Amino acid sequence: MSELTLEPGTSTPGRHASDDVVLRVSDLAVRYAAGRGAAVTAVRGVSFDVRRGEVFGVVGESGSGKSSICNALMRMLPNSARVEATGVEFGGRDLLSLTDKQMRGIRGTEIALVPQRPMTSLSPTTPVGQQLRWYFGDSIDDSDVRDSLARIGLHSVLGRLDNLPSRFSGGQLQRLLIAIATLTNRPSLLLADEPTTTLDATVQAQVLKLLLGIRDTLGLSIVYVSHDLGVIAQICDRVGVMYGGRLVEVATTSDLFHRPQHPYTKALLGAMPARWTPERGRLSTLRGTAAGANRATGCPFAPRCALADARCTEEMPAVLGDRTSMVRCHRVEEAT
Ligand SMILES: Nc1ncnc2c1ncn2[C@@H]1O[C@H](COP(=O)(O)OP(=O)(O)OP(=O)(O)O)[C@@H](O)[C@H]1O
Repeated sequence: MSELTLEPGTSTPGRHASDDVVLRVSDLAVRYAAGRGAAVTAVRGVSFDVRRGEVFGVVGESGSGKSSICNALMRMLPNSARVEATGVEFGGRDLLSLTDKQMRGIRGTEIALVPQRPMTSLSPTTPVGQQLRWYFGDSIDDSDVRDSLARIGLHSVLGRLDNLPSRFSGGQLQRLLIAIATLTNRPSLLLADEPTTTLDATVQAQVLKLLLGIRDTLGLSIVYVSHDLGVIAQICDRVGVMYGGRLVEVATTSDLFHRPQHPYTKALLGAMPARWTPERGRLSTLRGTAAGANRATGCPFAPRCALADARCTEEMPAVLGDRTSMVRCHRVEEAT
């Protein structure tokens, strides 16, 4: 491992993406049984591929089903959840058909998860180094791993592994968790569910650079979940846009930003502060709310879409394109 030179910030997104498919998700659905609230179908009909070396983004507003997808892939959903799919293929196996024991052998080794809030993912009363050894074994003490961590600017953290988590910043812990999760086991897939949500902009940029540096060095694939299109633009090669539990558009990052097709994608882009200029006047906002978007009939976005007609509320649009690049919209010609 000593040949590793992680140089954050030097990657070119897409440079390593090949046609090899590492993860193929086909027709995924996640349903939560009624508990205190009503039953909810959080995800339905979701299909996408992730290629080797690719960062695939999943973007959408709160409640659109992003975390349910990640947790379904990791088989880490509560007992109230039911997952169905035509297939969730990873490394020649269907993840949904594996036994719990087989899945435990994949989690953390072949597929790693980056937590949303590093501080609350760790016990506050146990030194960080001890907790890392629980998860990753004694390999965190390998001199090669420590050399690599030092090279990516984590020397100061390495000298303090006997400290409690509260003595570190959220950014330091997040970078440490990402680096150790990827360097010790060399997973081929990393699931990152809003890993920079709790970090300020400069630390967020450091974490994104670290992820890209690791992707470039190890050639692993990343599924990156975020509600923030600005973050998605910085790190992803391709993006799937979720609305009401459905993927409504999949495109390369460049196409999504320059030639958005779905009215929801266009609305999201119009509401991005980073794209605002004084000439544009006020940032646009999306009318209405996403309440009730997870319904079974029609386009989930129809109640908020300025272009929607009767067909949109009655009939779910078919996929136009394929799983690598697609849109689901009856009015796509008017929208583009
Ligand atoms: N354990 C659960 N029991 C019941 N419903 C759930 C559960 N987890 C999620 N849901 C519901 O499933 C839908 C999708 O939630 P999910 O967390 O997957 O969305 P999300 O896009 O990741 O949102 P956020 O960005 O807020 O995390 C929501 O309506 C949510 O209330």
